[in-house]
Amino acid sequence: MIDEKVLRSALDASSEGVMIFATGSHGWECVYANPSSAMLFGFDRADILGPVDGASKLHGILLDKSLRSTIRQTLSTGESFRYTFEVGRLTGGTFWCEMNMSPLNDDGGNWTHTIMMAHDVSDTVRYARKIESKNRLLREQNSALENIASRDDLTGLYNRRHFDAELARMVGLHERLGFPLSIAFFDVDFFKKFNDSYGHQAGDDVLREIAMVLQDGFSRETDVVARYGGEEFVVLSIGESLVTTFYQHVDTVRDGIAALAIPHKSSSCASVVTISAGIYFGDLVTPGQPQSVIEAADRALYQAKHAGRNRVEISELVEVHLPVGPGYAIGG
Ligand SMILES: Nc1nc2c(ncn2[C@@H]2O[C@H](COP(=O)(O)OP(=O)(O)OP(=O)(O)O)[C@@H](O)[C@H]2O)c(=O)[nH]1
Repeated sequence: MIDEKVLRSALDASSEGVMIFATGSHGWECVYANPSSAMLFGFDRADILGPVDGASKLHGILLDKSLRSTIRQTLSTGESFRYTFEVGRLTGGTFWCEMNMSPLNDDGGNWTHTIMMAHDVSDTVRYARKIESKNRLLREQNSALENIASRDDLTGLYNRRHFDAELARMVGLHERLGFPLSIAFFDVDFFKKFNDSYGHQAGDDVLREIAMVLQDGFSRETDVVARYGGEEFVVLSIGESLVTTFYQHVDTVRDGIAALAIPHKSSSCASVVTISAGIYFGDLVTPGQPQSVIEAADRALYQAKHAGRNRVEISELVEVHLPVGPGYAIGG
């Protein structure tokens, strides 16, 4: 058996802040506080001993009312309670405290005392926060880099690489949810002649303006607009249920590009810059091959070019159920 004096000396010498409370139905009473706990919380040991009531200095520093009741509840079940919190030191300033409270029962199983151990973990908390803020910065930088890597330098639209990834994702959604895939392939008319007449720089400006019209025309969450390469653009969507509605959207964009009224003196189809488009709408043409819908839209685009340019053609593979009215150009 160790002598009580020896035990008390050990507690007094501990670098851990130790406090003991008598825990009765009348309330808590602080019956022991070691020097480390006094240093930690900034109190005088003599001031602390006694009831933990409104007049006690401990009352102010040890936790708010709701937490006190949680602690009481946990301890009354025989469990320990561990908590890390920022606490104001009585001598000024704050520190992060890791505290562990354990109930002590008598032979009859009555909860008679609570032992509290506490120490300063400010350095650990500060370090963890620093790491977290560094990680946050890294995550932000990564997502900015990802965004740059997915964009086309000239137009700011998604690039081909990102489009291919989006196509795979949309095909997955289409297969799961059953929405039809809508693809429109666009190609500027007589663009080589435009460059030859007005210069490559003017050609770049045209591509930028066209990109803006496309982006404005297809701005839903379910739309992906990309520069496929050179003077080719592509729109992919799963937001439409009718090919005729998708056609109207594409044709409005085509019209919007002509309405920019950018002079094109060497075009053989209009006096301004125009664009042709081919549409595919529905399931994958070849199951398991996302690229098959691109090829179908590309073939429809070829039809649009062949039929005179500045127009939109729907792939011959698409069944159009609504009556084909004026303005609907169906390939085949
Ligand atoms: N200014 C500019 N021109 C580009 C860019 N990418 C591709 N081009 C040009 O786009 C032109 C495309 O020419 P073609 O494929 O012959 O087609 P087109 O002259 O548009 O004729 P059609 O498509 O048959 O109407 C080429 O002259 C390319 O150099 C670009 O980033 N900037």
